[in-house]
Amino acid sequence: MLALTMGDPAGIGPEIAQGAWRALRGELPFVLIGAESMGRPVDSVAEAASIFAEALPVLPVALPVAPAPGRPDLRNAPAVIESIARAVELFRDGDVGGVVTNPIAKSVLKQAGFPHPGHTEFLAALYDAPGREVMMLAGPSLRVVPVTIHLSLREAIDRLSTEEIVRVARTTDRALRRDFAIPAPRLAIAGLNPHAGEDGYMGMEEIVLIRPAIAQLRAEGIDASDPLPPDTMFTEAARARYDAAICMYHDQALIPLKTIDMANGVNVTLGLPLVRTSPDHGTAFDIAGRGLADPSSLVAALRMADRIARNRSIA
Ligand SMILES: NC(=O)C1=CN([C@@H]2O[C@H](COP(=O)(O)OP(=O)(O)OC[C@H]3O[C@@H](n4cnc5c(N)ncnc54)[C@H](O)[C@@H]3O)[C@@H](O)[C@H]2O)C=CC1
Ligand SMILES: NCC(=O)COP(=O)(O)O
Repeated sequence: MLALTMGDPAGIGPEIAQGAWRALRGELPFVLIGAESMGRPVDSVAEAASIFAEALPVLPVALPVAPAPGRPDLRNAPAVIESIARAVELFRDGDVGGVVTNPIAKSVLKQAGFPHPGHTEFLAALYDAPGREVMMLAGPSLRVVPVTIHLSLREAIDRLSTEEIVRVARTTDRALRRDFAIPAPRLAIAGLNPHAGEDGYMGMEEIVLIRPAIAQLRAEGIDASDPLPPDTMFTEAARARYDAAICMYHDQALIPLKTIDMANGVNVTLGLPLVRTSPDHGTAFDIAGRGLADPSSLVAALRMADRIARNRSIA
């Protein structure tokens, strides 16, 4: 059994939850933590399991304002956050094997006073482990991991460090072994600059920051590549040579992933005890409530959370 959060109730979360239930009703049970109107209300995870074949079970969270598709309301922000916190509580209590989150609108939560840039950082705070979180986006033909996450591009470059590259790559190596059952992971390390710096001619970060990190990783027995030119490391032939790409900033990682695998990409949080996945897309306010939302990425996220939970139980 998995817990699914509602995300922003004005986004596509509620309708893709129904779509995922239709796709998985005979296969993989989950319970939505959301408004009563989003499915059939239940009192417990056990009751959710017993009715899953008939309807999408919902553990209710009270929404102060009825959601209007495409029009997020700040007054619902506390309920959005409560849904995430309750899902984590269910995981901690052993009632569910993993948590899958529907998309939240970061700017809306920020306006409501939420201090975290996204789920990833919030979940680390709930585990009292800020700075241990790592974000992976995993699709059928590519896994990417940004070293810096929700920062402006300027700040991301300023904050890049050898220590962070080592921490993120080390966490990724461990997760590939334990969560993805890959016994000898191969990591591709992206350069930051055009042509991976061209021997310092087009930037020094590869020499000053990235190569020392690679030396440290190799000393630990981790299979890490030299800094790769970012413009050619995502071709089909290049992707066949690694299990995950360690990227230097958010868009360097997410642009190739979403271009190649948008419909089946999954966001996975590494580095925490929690099993957490999410669809790779956002709230899609522009199409919410119009019957256009594709639930495939959420279905992939639910399946991946289940697979990770099983891999951990036999590791
Ligand atoms: N895990 C999370 O909570 C995430 C939240 N977001 C949030 O989502 C909000 C909107 O972000 P955007 O950059 O506009 O990205 P988005 O992914 O919501 O939308 C980008 C485009 O893709 C389309 N799209 C997205 N998911 C779709 C689906 N399942 N089926 C059909 N079309 C789909 C949308 O209609 C839109 O045209 C932002 O507030 C952002 O913070 C974004 C990414 C992840
Ligand atoms: N672009 C990915 C993203 O925003 C997901 O963030 P999170 O809410 O999973 O931390």
